Amino acid sequence: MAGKRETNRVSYYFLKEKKILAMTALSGILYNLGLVAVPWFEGHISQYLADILEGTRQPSSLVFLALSYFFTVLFVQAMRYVKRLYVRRFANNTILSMKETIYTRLLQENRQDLEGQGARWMTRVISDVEACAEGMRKFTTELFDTGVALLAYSAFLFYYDWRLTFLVLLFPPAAYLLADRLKKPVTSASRRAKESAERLARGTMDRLRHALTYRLYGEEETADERYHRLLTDYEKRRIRQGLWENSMEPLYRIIAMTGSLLILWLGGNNVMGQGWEDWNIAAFAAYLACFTRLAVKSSHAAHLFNALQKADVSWHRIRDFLTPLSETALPPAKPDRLTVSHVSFTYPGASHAVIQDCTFSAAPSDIIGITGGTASGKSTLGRLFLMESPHEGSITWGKKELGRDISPLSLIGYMGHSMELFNASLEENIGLGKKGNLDEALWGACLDEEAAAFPRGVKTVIGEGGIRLSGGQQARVMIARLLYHRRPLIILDDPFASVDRETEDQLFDRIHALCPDSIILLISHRLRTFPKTSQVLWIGKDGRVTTSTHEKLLAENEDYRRLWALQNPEMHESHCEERR
Ligand SMILES: Nc1ncnc2c1ncn2[C@@H]1O[C@H](COP(=O)(O)OP(=O)(O)OP(=O)(O)O)[C@@H](O)[C@H]1O
Repeated sequence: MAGKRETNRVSYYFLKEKKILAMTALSGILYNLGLVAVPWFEGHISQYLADILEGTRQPSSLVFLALSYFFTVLFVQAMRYVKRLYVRRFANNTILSMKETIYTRLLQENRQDLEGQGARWMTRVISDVEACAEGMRKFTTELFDTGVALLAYSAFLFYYDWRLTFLVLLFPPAAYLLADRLKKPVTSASRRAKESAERLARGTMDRLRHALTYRLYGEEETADERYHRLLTDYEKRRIRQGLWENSMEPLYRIIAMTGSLLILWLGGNNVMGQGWEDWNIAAFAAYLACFTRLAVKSSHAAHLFNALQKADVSWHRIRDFLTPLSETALPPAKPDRLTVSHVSFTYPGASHAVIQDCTFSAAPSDIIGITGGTASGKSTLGRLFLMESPHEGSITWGKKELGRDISPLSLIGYMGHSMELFNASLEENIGLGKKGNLDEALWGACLDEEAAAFPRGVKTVIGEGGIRLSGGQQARVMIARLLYHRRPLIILDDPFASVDRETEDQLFDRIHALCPDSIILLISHRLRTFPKTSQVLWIGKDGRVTTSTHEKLLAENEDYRRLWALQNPEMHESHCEERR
C-alpha cells in the first residue's frame, strides 16, 4: 500500500530520522578525519623532538606544531560532542515513535485480550522499547566511533606500509572471529537475565499486592522464601551476564594488540633502512600510534556487537506490537443519537439471559444512570457496547449500526473495573503518546492538585498497575485518560467507588462540563448523582431492564426506593416531605 507506515521494521525508524542521521554522519566523518590527524601530529612531534635533540631544528619550530595539535584535538572532541548530541536526539525520537505506535495499538486492542495480559504486558513492552532504541543509538554511535574510524585508520596504515599493514591487520579480525564464536553464550546469558528480571518483577508485585493476605494467613515465610529464590536467581544470572559481557573486552584487546610486536620488529627495520619502506622516526611513531588506536577501537566492536545482541532480543519481543491493528488510529465519531432497541444478552453456556429487552434512546449531552442489585448485570450491559460478544437486538449511532457501520473504537470512551495503568509517568499513562490537553483532563478528574504535589509532578512514574497511587487516584487517572481522549459516548463503570461524596459531585459536574456533547452512561451502585441524570435504567433480578427516570423510579420501584433511602437518608426524607 502506498505510503504505508512499516512501523515494525527497523529501517522505518532510521529513515524517519534522515535529517538527524545526516547531521550525525557529517559530524561523524569530520570527527574521524580529525582522529586520523592526531597520530600524524604525534609522529611529527616525536620527529621534531629528535631533531631538536640532534640540534638540526630550532625549539621554536615545535610551538606551531604543538598549537595545531592542540586545536585539532579540540576540533575532534567538539565534533564528537555534536555527533553524540544528534545520536541522542535520534534515540529519543525513536523511543517516542515506538511508544506512540504501541499506545495506538493499546487503544485498538480488544479489551478482553488486554485484561488477560494486563498492564504488566505494557510495562514490559515499554522497557523493551527503551532497550531497543538504546541498541539503535549504540549502533549509530559505534558506526562512526568504531566503523568509520577503523576504515580511516586502516587507510592511514596502508599509506605508510601496505605489506606490514596486511600482516598487522590480521589480528583484529581474529578478535572479531572470537567475538562471533562467543555470540551464543552472550545472547543466551542476556536472555536468561531478562527472563529472570521479569520473574522477579512479577514476584515483587505479588509480594507487594498480597503482603497483608500472606501475613494474616501465616503464609509470609513461604512467600519470603519464594521471593528470595527469585532474587538469588536474578543475582546469579545478572552476574553471569556481566561476566560474559565484560570478560570479552580485555581478551579482544590482547589479541588485537599482538600486531604491535610486528610493528616494533618490521617497523624498526624500516627506520634502519632494511625494511619494505624507508621510514623516519615520525613515520614509525605515527604508524605505531595509529595501530594502537585501531586495536583499541576494534575491541569496541565487541561493545557494538553486545548492544546489537541485546537490542535484537528486545526487538523480537516488541516487533508484533509495533503494528497498529488498523493503519491509523480512528478519528472520534461525531455526536449523534444513541438508540438501543430490545437488546438481550446471554453468556455462552448460561441457562438464562443476564440482560433482557433493554430499550432506551439518548441525545448528545444526556447522562443515563444504570443501576440494579448486586450482580444484576450492570457491568455486562456496559460492556455490550464494546461489541466483544454478539447480542440480540440493535444498538445504533444515528443511522449507523454499532459494530457493523461504525467501530466502537471511534465512538466509545470506556472505564471498566480493571485499572489498566503501567509503569510509566502519569503524563504518559493519560496521554498514551497523543497530543492533547493534559491540564484540562487532570482538572476534570479532580487530580490537578494532587498531580502538582507529586515528587516529579506529571512526570512521576506511577508503577505497574498504578501501585504508587491510592485506589481513588488510580480511578481518577483512568477518568483523566478518558477526558484526554474524548469520545461522543462515554461509559463509566463504577467510577466513584473509591472517592468521597464531595469529589463524586465534583467529578460528575466536571466530566459533564468537559464533554458537553457526549452521551454518558453512568453505571453505579451509588445513586447520589442520579437525580441529575436524564434517564435511569434499573436492571431487575431477572435481568429485565426498566427505562425510567430517577423521580419515577422513586415513586414506582420499591427496590430502587429502598436502595436510595439506604444511601441517602437525609435526601430521601426531604424528598418524602416534598411529595407530601
Ligand atoms: N464472563 C462471564 N461469563 C459468564 N458469566 C459472567 C461473566 N461475567 C459476569 N457473569 C455473570 O453475569 C452476572 C452479572 O455480572 P455483572 O458483573 O455484569 O454484574 P454487576 O451488576 O456489574 O455486578 P456488581 O454488582 O458486582 O457490580 C453475574 O451473575 C456474573 O456471575
